[in-house]
Amino acid sequence: MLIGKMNPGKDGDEARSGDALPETIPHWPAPHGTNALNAHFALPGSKSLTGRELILAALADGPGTLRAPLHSRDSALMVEALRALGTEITELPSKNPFGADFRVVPAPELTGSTSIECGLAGTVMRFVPPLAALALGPVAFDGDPYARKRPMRPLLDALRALGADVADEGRGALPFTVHGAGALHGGRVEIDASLSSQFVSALLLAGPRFTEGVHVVHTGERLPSVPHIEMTLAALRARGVDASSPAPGEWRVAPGPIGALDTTIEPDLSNAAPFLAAALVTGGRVTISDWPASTTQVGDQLRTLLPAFGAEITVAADGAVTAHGDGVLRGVHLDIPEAGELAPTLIGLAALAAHGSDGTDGVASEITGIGHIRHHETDRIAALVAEIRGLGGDAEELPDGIRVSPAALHGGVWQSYADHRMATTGALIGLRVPGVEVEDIACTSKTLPEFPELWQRMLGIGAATEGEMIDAVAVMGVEGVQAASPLLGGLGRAARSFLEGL
Ligand SMILES: O=C(O)C1=C[C@@H](OP(=O)(O)O)[C@@H](O)[C@H](O)C1
Ligand SMILES: C=C(OP(=O)(O)O)C(=O)O
Repeated sequence: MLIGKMNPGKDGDEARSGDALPETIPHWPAPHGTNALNAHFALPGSKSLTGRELILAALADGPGTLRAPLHSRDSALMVEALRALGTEITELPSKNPFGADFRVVPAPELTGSTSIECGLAGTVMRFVPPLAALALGPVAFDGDPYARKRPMRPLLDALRALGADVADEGRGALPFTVHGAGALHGGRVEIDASLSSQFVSALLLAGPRFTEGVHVVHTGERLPSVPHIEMTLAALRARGVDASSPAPGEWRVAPGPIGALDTTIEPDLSNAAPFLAAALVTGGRVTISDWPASTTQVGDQLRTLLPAFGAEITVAADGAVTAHGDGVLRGVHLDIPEAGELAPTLIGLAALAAHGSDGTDGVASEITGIGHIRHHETDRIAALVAEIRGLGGDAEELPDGIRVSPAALHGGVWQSYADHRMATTGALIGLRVPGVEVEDIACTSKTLPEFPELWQRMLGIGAATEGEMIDAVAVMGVEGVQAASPLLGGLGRAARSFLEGL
């Protein structure tokens, strides 16, 4: 089941090693690739767009459809949260190989007297409480052990300032209860969003339904992940809402209806990061199809960030994006407050640049502007430093980033901290360094349950490609392919969904 506590993660700030959980699930031996890659495939829908469109569809003035949404633990938690508030969400058959479409019928009035499981999903724990304030009755929120450490206080205080009744016993974190009164006054509110842009997005997404709309003013010195706030504004405008940013660090959403929409979710470009990075690591090429021509996703910045490590990026006429590498990774100095979500992959590349390659000395890198990623699924700066050091590397924490100095890496266990991007970074490092074992690869289900299957497919191991499935179905029919699946090495999740979608 996707939405349960698949792995409670480490309930502590301390990173690494001797204090790992009792091991019940074998580690995942990261495939080691010595051949240059030549892979081409599609990725499932964006976590951030799926979450926003589900929220807006639940608040809309009529039923709507999300095509090609993400199906993962985070999106399942969002669906269940909105259902708990009275939204009707049904799955529609789809040609999308990664799963069903969603039909969303908004509740006439949001219902309270319920509880919401947030898992480790920042988007659920931040985006849903404003809706709970619009519901009638208490709504209790809780999540995974590490989720209780993720900051919530600025958002809960802002909701109180806008008229909501929130009980958190002074914790400023999960668990808390929003006592919904059926409406929220709204208006101007100041908030320090330096720990997470999601506080701002949360207020803006529900803002049209506040009596006075909302005018959010950021008071902190830094503001991370600005493209995610721009994504929120764009999603609101696409539904006819008057949403703007009159000045840097200030946003206004007018009260009014949120238009119903049939919308298609773009592929998750942040999840493209480890795959495109794999082209650089092996000295090959990896192509991701259906890359949107224009997008608000921060993952689009991979097209400019990966060249700093030595990649060449090409865009085909049909939009597919290819990363080409020569196997020699360059050191980087990057300041990327807007792209913290991409940092684990980029730091993985920096660790491999510091490791060097066949006769080439390693080179140093520094990645800064990402202090807020200490508040993601785990303290990612501490965790990355600990795991790189655990494999023999030389990494150190900076106040708002990480420095990696030349040192050769060796095999060993790479801990994931229940963090999908830690797990995929371990896989990336294992591609070049033999003997890396990733603890808890299953935590990639947070945003990409297909990760192990897609990674293996990229390397030419295991599950059938979509093209192979189409050929096999043409010759043998759906039932024939299902019957023969043991001979095909079993059907992976994507292949099974592909057959179900026929
Ligand atoms: O709004 C969103 O969908 C997100 C915003 C960002 O959060 P932070 O601002 O906390 O970095 C990003 O890192 C996260 O993965 C998704
Ligand atoms: C920070 C992330 O997730 P969340 O939405 O839980 O904040 C992430 O996916 O990198």
